[in-house]
Amino acid sequence: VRLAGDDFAKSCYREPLPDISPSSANRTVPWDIARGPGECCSSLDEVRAGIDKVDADLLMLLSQRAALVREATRFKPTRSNVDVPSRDTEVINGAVEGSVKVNLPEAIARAVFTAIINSSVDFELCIFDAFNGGF
Ligand SMILES: C=C(O[C@@H]1C=C(C(=O)O)C=C[C@H]1O)C(=O)O
Repeated sequence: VRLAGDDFAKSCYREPLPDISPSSANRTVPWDIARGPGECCSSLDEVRAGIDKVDADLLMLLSQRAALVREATRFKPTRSNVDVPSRDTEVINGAVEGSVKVNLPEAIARAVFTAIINSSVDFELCIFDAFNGGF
């Protein structure tokens, strides 16, 4: 998935980032807009430990979301009611709009929520078929 179109330097945070040294030695983080509450780190190992913790939290949240998606199946009369494109668009657009407030690159919000919706619809179809014989 190409997240940022043709000009990565300009599009990741909707504005150009400052230049940084081509060497990784003594490279600081010069762009305040890229800083967030998760920023910590004085080594790549420390960065990765932070990523692993966030990933564990994401897994838990995705599990809670999947359980709710599974419940939605109970309120769908037929298989053709499972996917609701207008709601899919609302969820994805809501995530893209919300990404600005939390300083998440919009392209990540769009790509991740599109994948969440697509996999959730497949999961819901699977649940529907398992319990209803797929009529
Ligand atoms: C959960 C629902 O079912 C589907 C899954 C959605 C989701 O994962 O958010 C949204 C719409 C539907 O395509 C729903 O109808 O709300």
